[in-house]
Amino acid sequence: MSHHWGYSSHDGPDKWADHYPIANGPRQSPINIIRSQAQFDSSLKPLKIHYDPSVSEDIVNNGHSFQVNFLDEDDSAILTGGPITGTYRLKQFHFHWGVSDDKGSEHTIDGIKYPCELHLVHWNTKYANFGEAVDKPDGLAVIGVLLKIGSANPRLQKVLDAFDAIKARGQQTTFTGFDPKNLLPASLNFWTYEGSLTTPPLYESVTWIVLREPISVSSTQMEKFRKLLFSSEDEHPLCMCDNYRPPQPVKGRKVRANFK
Ligand SMILES: O[B-]1(O)OCc2ccccc21
Ligand SMILES: [Zn+2]
Repeated sequence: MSHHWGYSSHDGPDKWADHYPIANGPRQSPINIIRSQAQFDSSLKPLKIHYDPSVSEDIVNNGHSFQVNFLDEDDSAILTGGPITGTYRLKQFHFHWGVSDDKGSEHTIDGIKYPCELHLVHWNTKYANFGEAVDKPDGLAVIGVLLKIGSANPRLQKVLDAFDAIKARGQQTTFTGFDPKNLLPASLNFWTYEGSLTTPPLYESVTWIVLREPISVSSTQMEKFRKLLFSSEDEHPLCMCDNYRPPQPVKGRKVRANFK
């Protein structure tokens, strides 16, 4: 049965290996990306992101983050190109963030932590569905987008406006017609490496595609993320923040870049 896990001292990242030994595996995520060590690979194709028409369905507080789920019954929202072969379908996106603006991202760049990180999760359509793909070495492709403090990002507003309806664990609400393409930065330059889920069960099934260009978020907008709760309505309220795993050992992996 799946064991309860979280981000506090008693059930957080340092304890995950107790029930998920792959936590100490050879291709764990996130990692610190050292820009000077990333290898330019001219064979990497441009990333092709087709999210039309948007088939977002609902937004859920799952007790670890909040996530926007997509209908993935057809190829309406797909990722191709970049480091991947074949077609990967968008399943959901979610975020990780800190209790303060000085931390919160999972990937770090030259040791720099960002206040927040967006994950757009896609599964390989060579498998029947997300559940079949999630534990295969080529099962998932996740686009990571870093958020940095700056002017308020109007494209996040629809997501922020839904927070009142999903404050506590287990709450969800309809969230249709949202086009996640609007959350992407202008440049699709990326780093890529082979890694894992950053949450239990930590399957080593993710081709990571971390975009070089961050998108903006204001401190005020970040304060809204921090009003969400890890806890359910009938429990003592626990602020949903610091829901990020720190960088893991690279263990000889190469990080490639599609830019010089
Ligand atoms: O661990 B993550 O947050 O990052 C990649 C991923 C994929 C699917 C679920 C959760 C995650
Ligand atoms: Zn994530």
